[in-house]
Amino acid sequence: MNSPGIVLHDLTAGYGRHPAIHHLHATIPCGALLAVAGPNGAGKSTLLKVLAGELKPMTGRVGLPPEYRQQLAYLTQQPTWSLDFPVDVHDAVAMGCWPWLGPWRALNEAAHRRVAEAIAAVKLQGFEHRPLQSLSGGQLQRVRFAQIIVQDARLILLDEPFNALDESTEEEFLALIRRWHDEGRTVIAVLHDLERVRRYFPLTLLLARELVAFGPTEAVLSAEHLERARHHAEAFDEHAAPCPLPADEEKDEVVHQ
Ligand SMILES: Nc1ncnc2c1ncn2[C@@H]1O[C@H](COP(=O)(O)OP(=O)(O)OP(=O)(O)O)[C@@H](O)[C@H]1O
Repeated sequence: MNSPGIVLHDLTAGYGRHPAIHHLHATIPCGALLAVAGPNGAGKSTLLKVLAGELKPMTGRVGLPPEYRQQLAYLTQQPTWSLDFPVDVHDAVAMGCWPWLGPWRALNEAAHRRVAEAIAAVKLQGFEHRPLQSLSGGQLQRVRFAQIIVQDARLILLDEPFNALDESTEEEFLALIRRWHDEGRTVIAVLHDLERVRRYFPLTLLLARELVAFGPTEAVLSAEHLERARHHAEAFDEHAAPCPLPADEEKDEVVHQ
């Protein structure tokens, strides 16, 4: 049977007892190229954390095709490595092999080839032995993209991937994202630049804590929906009393289909 895709069913998630996203319903088809848009604080990163399995739903559930749980690459908004840790470009990119090779394992020939190809794809040849501390913000972002390439995942989650990138580098990475899409991977990216979203992303999910709209980008990014998203974000009360949580047995989590 074909997988229905990634199913968000009545998904509520947040921090402590404060939901950041409320009661989301959507089915994201496998192979989708989806932008997640919305104002600051709308819950976009929170949604990606739940999809990546880093944050558990408070209620509701996420249904992921089983192969996605093992083959998931996640570019967080901020790098998760410490720049105090002495690692060079080659070794940082090679960490992208860990999901399929195992952590700290010696690279086999295929892994060496993949790392070299990824470094070439992000135009960091010659930088292999440079320590990460010595790189610019844009070069560091290239290293993070190379890690994603090496992972060769079916589901790719990108949280504001164009941070610190100039326009031509952004175009390069948009072309890479398009290639991932052409290869049948599912790509979900949090983006703020709505013109980029209109040009490159066929599907959009517009969030403002609640789901404002989900579907073909042109229809989702209508003036009416954008106004509604802005209004919801402005109306949100950060100091509202926490939501009562249901009894533990009523909670759902990320589940495999
Ligand atoms: N670790 C955390 N602990 C407590 N609250 C958090 C945490 N992370 C996020 N939040 C809160 O959850 C809400 C949603 O945050 P989130 O980062 O998901 O929004 P966003 O749409 O990605 O925002 P932005 O566009 O500004 O990056 C915000 O009110 C934020 O302050």
